[in-house]
This record gives sequence, C-alpha cells and structure tokens, in this order.
Amino acid sequence: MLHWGYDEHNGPARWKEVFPVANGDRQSPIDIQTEETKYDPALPPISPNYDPTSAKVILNNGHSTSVEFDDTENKSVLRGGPLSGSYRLRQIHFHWGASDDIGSEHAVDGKKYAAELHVVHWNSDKYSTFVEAARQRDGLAVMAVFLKIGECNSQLKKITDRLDAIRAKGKQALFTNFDPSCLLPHSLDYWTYLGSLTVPPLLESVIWIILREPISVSSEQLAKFRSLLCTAEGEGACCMLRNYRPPQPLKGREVRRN
Ligand SMILES: C[C@H](CNC(=O)c1ccc(S(N)(=O)=O)cc1)Cn1ccc2ccccc21
Ligand SMILES: [Zn+2]
Repeated sequence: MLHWGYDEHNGPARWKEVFPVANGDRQSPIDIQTEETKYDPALPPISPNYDPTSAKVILNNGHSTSVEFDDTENKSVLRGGPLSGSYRLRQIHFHWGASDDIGSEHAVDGKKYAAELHVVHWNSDKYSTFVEAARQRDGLAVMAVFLKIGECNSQLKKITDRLDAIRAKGKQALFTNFDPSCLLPHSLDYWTYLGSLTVPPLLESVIWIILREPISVSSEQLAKFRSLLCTAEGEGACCMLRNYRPPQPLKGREVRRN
C-alpha cells in the first residue's frame, strides 16, 4: 500500500498493514448503542471557551478540510465533561461520504449521519506540544458533532463558501475571526468514551466527547465538500468523495452519558 486514503486499494480495511494499532483495544469511531450507555451523574457539563482571533487558516490537507488555530498559548480551550484540566484547541475538520445517507464516522444505534465535525484539542496542562500529547493516553480530546441533512447552515457557510479557494491538496487561505462554538448545537449533552484518532497513525490518545444533538447542513453545502480534491495542482484531479472510517469493535469499553 503506498499512501493511505479511502479508496479500495488504500482504504480503512488495509490501514492495519502499515498501522497495526488499527486492530487495537481502543479504536475509533464506534457505533453507539444508546441502550448500553451508562448515565454518570458525576459528569459535569462541557465548557468550550474559544477566542475567535485564534483562527488562522483554512486548509486542504488531501484527506479533509480543516481550520487551523494558533495553539501557542491557552487562548481557546475546552474544559469540564470527562476532562481533567484544560485542553487547547488545535483544529477543526470534517468527515463525509459520497452520498447524503452516509458520511459520519460514529453511528448511533446503527444510524449514520451525513457528516461529522471534529473539534480537536490537546492536553496543554500536561504536555508541551500537540505531537507529544498525541502519543499519550490522555493527550487529546475531540468533540464530535453530527451533521444532519436539512436547512442550509448559515454558520457553516463561512467554511463552505471558502472551499473553492482551496480545491487542491496543500492549498490554504487566511481564515480568522472565527469561533467554532457557532457550529455547536443548542444542547451540549454528550456521550463520552476512550478511543483513538480515526485516521492514521490511529493513535489511541483521544477522549471522545460526542454531542447528542446534530446540527444541520444542506445537500448543496455537503456537495461542496465532495468537490475538494485529494490531489495537488498539476496532478490528475481526484475528488474527495468520502473520508470516513467505519465503526470499530467496542472491545468492552464503556460509553457514558451526562
Ligand atoms: C497525528 C498528527 C496528524 N493527525 C491529526 O492531527 C489528527 C487529529 C484528529 C483526528 S480525528 N479524525 O480522530 O479527530 C485525526 C488526525 C501528526 N502526528 C502526531 C504524532 C504522530 C506520529 C506519527 C505520525 C504522525 C503524527
Ligand atoms: Zn476527524
């Protein structure tokens, strides 16, 4: 397998050939069986506090589109919920599918949403860089938000309207004055479990916080994500039609809810 991706020849079923942890005990995503989740009265609310000036650029990294934030100081952090201490905001990105009936990474009672937003943070109380934190069991915290097909999402429009400027892999554009809280649903009720990155190197360092209420995305907005290219300028154009990993075995893990 050359470089990992989401096609038949380099997709999730073959990642274990290069990243053996793909068969590990705490892999993500998972299918959340709501009847099996455990209510935990000790779980406090989550508390996102983001400074819009932390936003820097919007990027096409060849596997998704991300908004990257300045994480050189504790300006935008996530606290509370299952977390001990402050987790510093690093980036947000999305996962989607080739059609509106699939696309999310996590599933709820076997149901998949059209797409999924990931808000990625790292434990800046205990570790000094993202890459160091990414190798620790409590290093990362990713808040996931499901995207459901419906009304055009005016907040998401700030992102989907910029995608034509970063069509090719490696392209980026200035993107500031953006607070990702504007993409969160009304309710911050969540499920939480211990898992991994959902893309190689699949590091088992993520405390997952999955919001139970979805946000909306229109079919047209979602189509714009699919028009992004996995290839750089000058290479044969290949559209980013899908970039989700299917659910992985729970292996006895507990999923708690607040
Ligand atoms: C992980 C890092 C690049 N990947 C990510 O930042 C990342 C973040 C979140 C997700 S998700 N979809 O789970 O929210 C997936 C990937 C680079 N990096 C850091 C250490 C490290 C070691 C080997 C190779 C690359 C390495
Ligand atoms: Zn992700």
